[in-house]
Amino acid sequence: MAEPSAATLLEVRDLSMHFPVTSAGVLRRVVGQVKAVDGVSFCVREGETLSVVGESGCGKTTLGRCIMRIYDPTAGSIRYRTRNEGEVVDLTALDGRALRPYRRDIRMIFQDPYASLNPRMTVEEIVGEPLVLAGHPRNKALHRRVGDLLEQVGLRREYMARYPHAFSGGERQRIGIARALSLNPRLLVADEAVSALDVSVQAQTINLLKKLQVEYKLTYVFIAHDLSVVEYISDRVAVMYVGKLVELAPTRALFARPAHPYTEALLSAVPIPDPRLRKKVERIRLAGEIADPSNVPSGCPFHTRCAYSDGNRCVREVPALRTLEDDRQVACHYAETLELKGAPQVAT
Ligand SMILES: Nc1ncnc2c1ncn2[C@@H]1O[C@H](COP(=O)(O)OP(=O)(O)OP(=O)(O)O)[C@@H](O)[C@H]1O
Repeated sequence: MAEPSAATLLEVRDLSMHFPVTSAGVLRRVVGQVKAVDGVSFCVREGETLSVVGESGCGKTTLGRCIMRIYDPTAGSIRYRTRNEGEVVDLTALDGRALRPYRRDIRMIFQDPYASLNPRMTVEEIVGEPLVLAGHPRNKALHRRVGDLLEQVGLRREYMARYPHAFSGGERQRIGIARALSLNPRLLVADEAVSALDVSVQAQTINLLKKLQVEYKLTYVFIAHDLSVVEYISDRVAVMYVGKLVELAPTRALFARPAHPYTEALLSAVPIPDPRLRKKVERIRLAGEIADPSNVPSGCPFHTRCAYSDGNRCVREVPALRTLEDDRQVACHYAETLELKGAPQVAT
């Protein structure tokens, strides 16, 4: 097996996370599985923002939680290139103490800035906690470090003594970001990190994340459903459908010309608020509901909703994820022959 290249910080290989479905009643028997993530493979390159998109329930959060090792994946590996030159570890093979150094390197920013901060702790305790847990003494140096972190996320150091309730949603998210930065991480997994914020606050937070990415040489896995945000922030975009990766491509290429019919349908729904600015692009309405991850369709999981399904091979054969010329991977039997439309563009 080839080693991940020098530019690869994290390599996810054939990753699956299947949750058991149990029967009701006292004798809970396992009667099925929810295939929340199913055989997903991709690389995260150092310094990039890789976004993960897809409809609700397609497995984005589960994937993020597997990378964080909040979940123990059912199968597959997550290979991480450590700070030691050339060393690659499989995070899925590590536990407890052995995993600790990498927990510092890979941190998470959570969706809900209201629920993710302990209301009984001061900002100083919240931001300093990861350092204290890592063995940093509670001293003046810690106090200074927390103050510096707050300033780096655009908050005043005097705010340290306050409690979370004294802050707005955007400020709370900044406190969460300061906390995530406290251990000098290399990779941040941001799960819907700006979804709960007002549009103007979203923009400020995204710009902050971009600034911090440059300053700290950070790599982001950005889980999101808002494609306008994704287009703005990402270098590459991974599209998931019922637990599977169906397309991964550089952002501009993906938005201009999707290769998977599901990506085309997702992009056609990108809203452009002013109808006069919209070029006429047909909105593709997806027929039916997203497939059920506890009962994934045969063949291509998207065939039940796909306007291009041939009703034969697409129903029988699971398409492999193939690499195309333009640094793109796609899982569709007919990716090369379909003439798909990109996202609606603003008329000029
Ligand atoms: N702990 C769990 N036990 C059982 N099923 C789960 C668990 N966590 C997630 N699932 C199921 O796995 C599937 C994927 O869920 P996940 O939350 O990863 O999707 P998502 O794409 O992040 O959705 P959303 O955008 O709504 O957050 C869903 O069908 C969900 O119900």
